[in-house]
Amino acid sequence: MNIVPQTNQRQPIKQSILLKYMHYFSLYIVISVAMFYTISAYYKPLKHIDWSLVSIYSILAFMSYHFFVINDLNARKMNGRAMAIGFFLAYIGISIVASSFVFVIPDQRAWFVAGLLLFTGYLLSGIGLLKWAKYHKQVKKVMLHESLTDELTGLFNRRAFAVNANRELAFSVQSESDFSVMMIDIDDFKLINDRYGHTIGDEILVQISQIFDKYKGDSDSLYRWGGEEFVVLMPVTGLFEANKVANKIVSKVAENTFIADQSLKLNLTVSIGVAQWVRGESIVKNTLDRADKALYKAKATGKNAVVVADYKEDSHKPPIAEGASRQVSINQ
Ligand SMILES: Nc1nc2c(ncn2[C@@H]2O[C@H](COP(=O)(O)OP(=O)(O)OP(=O)(O)O)[C@@H](O)[C@H]2O)c(=O)[nH]1
Repeated sequence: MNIVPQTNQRQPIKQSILLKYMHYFSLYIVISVAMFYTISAYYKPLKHIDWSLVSIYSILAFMSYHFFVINDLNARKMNGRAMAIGFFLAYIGISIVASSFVFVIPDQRAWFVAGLLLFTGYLLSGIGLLKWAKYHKQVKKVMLHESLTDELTGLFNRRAFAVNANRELAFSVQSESDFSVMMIDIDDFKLINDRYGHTIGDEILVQISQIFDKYKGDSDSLYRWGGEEFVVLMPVTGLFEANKVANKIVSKVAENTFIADQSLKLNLTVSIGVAQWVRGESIVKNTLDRADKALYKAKATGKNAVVVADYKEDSHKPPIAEGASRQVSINQ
């Protein structure tokens, strides 16, 4: 058994964040002390200091500084420092307000300067907030895209299938049109991996998925079902049309020469099972299962072929859908 030595990679990351926090905290102490001494050099302390007000505003100032730290640490990720600068200015502004409860500052100068700083600070924070919302939206979009696509081929994955299948079906039911599914499997793909290696196999998977994508119908959606198996959802498509598309894909793959690793030429074939959805059945449990059985037939009868599932043959339920009468069995 290959035992990989455990390395503790989290420790340095934690340490570096702690170090950064220490730097920010030291800066906070330096600025606060410097402000206190500068103000105390110019103004006398009040006779009666309201420490509760001083405490409240000092806490508010510290909170603003804390938000500055958080935003400054994330500034690069968010592609902007506006929010961080905004909170920093607010921290200075609130600190000045706190000082006005300790020192005699004439002409409401402290309030004016503090107000100006707070106004500018919150304006900048507002701009930063908009940027942050935009960044967040982008991140969510990327995450959603990544969670719904297959890393290798870039096609939709099974999760996307679960999301799309019922929506597509609902549309077909609403528009009283047919709905078919196609299950594609590459023939003897194991041989490619065994003979030429997994990397070549991967290259082939990418190239072949491009052929499927090119020759599927415009309204169809293509999914990598797993390994060398693919599924196509075909809304507004009856068996006749689905069979035509499937045969086109089979012949286009067969006549294509795949070039892997720049010069290795390979020829491949695929087998396809096609089934039409019938009212009342579940796409995954029934329609796809019938397509899978049809695919199995295509494999068992020599591969490089399309087999269309006959509803009556594979199910005990009577067909209700309008298009059911057009369903045919093609045994090759
Ligand atoms: N390179 C590569 N190979 C994969 C991937 N996923 C599955 N496979 C391979 O696909 C092959 C599937 O083999 P089988 O299920 O025996 O099917 P087959 O050789 O195509 O045989 P038939 O289906 O009967 O035509 C296995 O060798 C898997 O390792 C992948 O992402 N990349």
